[in-house]
Amino acid sequence: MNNYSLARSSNVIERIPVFIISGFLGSGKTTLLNRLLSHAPQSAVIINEFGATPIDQQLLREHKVPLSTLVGGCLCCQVIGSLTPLLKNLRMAWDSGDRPFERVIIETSGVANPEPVLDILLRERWLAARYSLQGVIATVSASMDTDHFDYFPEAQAQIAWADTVVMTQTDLATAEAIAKLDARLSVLAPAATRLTAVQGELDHNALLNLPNKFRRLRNTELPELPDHGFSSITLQLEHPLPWERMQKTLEYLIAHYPKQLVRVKGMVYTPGQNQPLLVQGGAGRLYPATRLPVRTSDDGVGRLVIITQGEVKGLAEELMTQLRSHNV
Ligand SMILES: Nc1nc2c(ncn2[C@@H]2O[C@H](COP(=O)(O)OP(=O)(O)OP(=O)(O)O)[C@@H](O)[C@H]2O)c(=O)[nH]1
Repeated sequence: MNNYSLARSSNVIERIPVFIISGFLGSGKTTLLNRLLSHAPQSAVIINEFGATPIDQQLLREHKVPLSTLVGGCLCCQVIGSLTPLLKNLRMAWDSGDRPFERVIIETSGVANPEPVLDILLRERWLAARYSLQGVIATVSASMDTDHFDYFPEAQAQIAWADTVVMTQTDLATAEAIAKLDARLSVLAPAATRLTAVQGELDHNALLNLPNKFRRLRNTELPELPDHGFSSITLQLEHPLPWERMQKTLEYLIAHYPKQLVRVKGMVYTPGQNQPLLVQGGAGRLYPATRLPVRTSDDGVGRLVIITQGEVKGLAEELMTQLRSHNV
């Protein structure tokens, strides 16, 4: 009997905990992940960016964690096929190495519906035997009008699938806006644990050790979300441009196309400075740009990723025309 139990227990495969961080474009996923990795560096990270040019990894580059990037589409549709092989490779590295990480954290793109990712983790037998879905976290910006839930079904789905909702950017929001969002979240995710983070700071132990919740698998009779109506383009800036010009142009476009221009991010160069500037905008505002340290792999070409609801070309052309104009 004893031998039998021993033999059984030696066949038990240790499962690696997986956390998913979702949340709408610009809602603070990477900022949260960045802080989380300072507290929990033994993590392998997968980031998915809707735009074709990876920008988020610039923020995470100080962390020496295994980092994989899936770009140029959304993890819930265009690049979903890459997830299983990626997780299989990570698992094989984990098995053959000396347990090189303790968990996997997946940051989905800001327009992803997390459900297909959950579906893979829970239904794919090989993965389900080797990974355990530990937490589905969604960030939601308090500075964004709650209207965005009505415009973007993806934003609702992210909240609905989350077992922990982290309200971010509360320092940029009025008490009234926070109360309005709170009320909306009570309807969208009544059972979810609620946390608040400013610049990604919160009780990270609490976030990683929340009790595992019961999960429903997909009810295949439910209608799928409609195709994303988002487009993205990467603009290359071959020559350095004065920051003042870029700032005015971006502020102008963000203010004039609040519903259409949903996200701007990039790494750009300014005259006389080797250190690139990390540019971030969305939710109707341009965030303060920050200088990044110089890296040998930097090629001196600025790249701005813009994500629009609907067609992107017209707005990209307007942006380039204004950047080239010396009147701004
Ligand atoms: N003031 C303030 N800014 C924040 C906070 N959290 C994030 N930000 C800023 O918001 C901008 C967007 O944050 P990210 O973490 O890149 O958002 P994201 O959800 O990863 O963005 P995508 O991956 O493009 O969807 C950045 O400029 C952050 O510095 C916060 O709590 N307060």
